[in-house]
Amino acid sequence: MIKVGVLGAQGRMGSEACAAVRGAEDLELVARVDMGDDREVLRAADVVVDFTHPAAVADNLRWCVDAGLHVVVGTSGVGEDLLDDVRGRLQPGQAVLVVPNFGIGAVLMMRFAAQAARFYDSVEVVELHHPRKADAPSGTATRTAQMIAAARAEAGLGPGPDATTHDPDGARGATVDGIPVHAVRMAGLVAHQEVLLGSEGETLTIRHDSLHRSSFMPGVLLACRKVAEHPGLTVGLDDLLDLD
Ligand SMILES: NC(=O)C1=CN([C@@H]2O[C@H](COP(=O)(O)OP(=O)(O)OC[C@H]3O[C@@H](n4cnc5c(N)ncnc54)[C@H](OP(=O)(O)O)[C@@H]3O)[C@@H](O)[C@H]2O)C=CC1
Ligand SMILES: O=C(O)C1=N[C@H](C(=O)O)C[C@H](O)C1
Repeated sequence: MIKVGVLGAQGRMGSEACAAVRGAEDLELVARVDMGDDREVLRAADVVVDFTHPAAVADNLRWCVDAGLHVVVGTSGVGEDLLDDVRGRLQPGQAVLVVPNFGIGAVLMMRFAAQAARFYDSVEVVELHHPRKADAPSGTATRTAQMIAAARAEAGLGPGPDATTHDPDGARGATVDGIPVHAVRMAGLVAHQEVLLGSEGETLTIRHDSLHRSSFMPGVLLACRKVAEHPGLTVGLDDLLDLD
């Protein structure tokens, strides 16, 4: 049995994750921690899963790493500085897995987008989420833009053509690693993303939709089961899915 603790256990994702862990025969839910609770109970776990808040994840992650626990981070907003800090704190054999999106389709969407990015002049990312989401752009959109930018840099490609010189209201959106990213927040949505690619005479749209948070649970359970087999710091679910 792998013992699992969940941070943010009463939240939308945390509660779904607790139910999924409880329903898995090889996993045991040993700790549920929410805002204001004592994190000490997490020491009973082999693996801690964090679904809290972008403003809380750094402190939680450092605490779990310093406690010698394996950690699966689902919370968005984990930047390069935090990743570097965590690398420096890890003990031999300890594993931290930071997963921008646990949905298998979202993992594939990011890979397909990076594959396609070197074949097109223009690439933009549009992420669409429920209106209670705390941060923008989403962790998924940020990761997608980073992967696209890396693929384009490797192919020697620069930014897409864009004649905009006057944009007082920021209608062209944010840029992440030079890739335009647009965020929509709308009642009725859960988690969705489109990657739009274009060249003269054609466009390609790669779209993924999470219609329910259950879509993330196979990935969460896989991460709990496999994280210990991937010591060090890993970003993304790709290595655990044996995609190559
Ligand atoms: N990787 C993935 O596939 C996915 C990632 N996410 C990410 O997961 C995170 C959580 O999303 P969601 O579940 O929708 O958010 P919710 O607001 O529904 O849940 C977050 C929970 O964490 C609690 N919390 C906040 N700070 C702390 C803390 N310091 N210690 C313990 N608990 C805390 C909140 O308590 P309170 O309400 O009292 O503040 C709340 O119960 C977001 O960053 C989101 O982007 C979401 C979906 C999929
Ligand atoms: O807050 C959400 O809902 C989601 N957050 C993650 C993100 O920021 O990318 C994953 C998914 O998009 C749902």
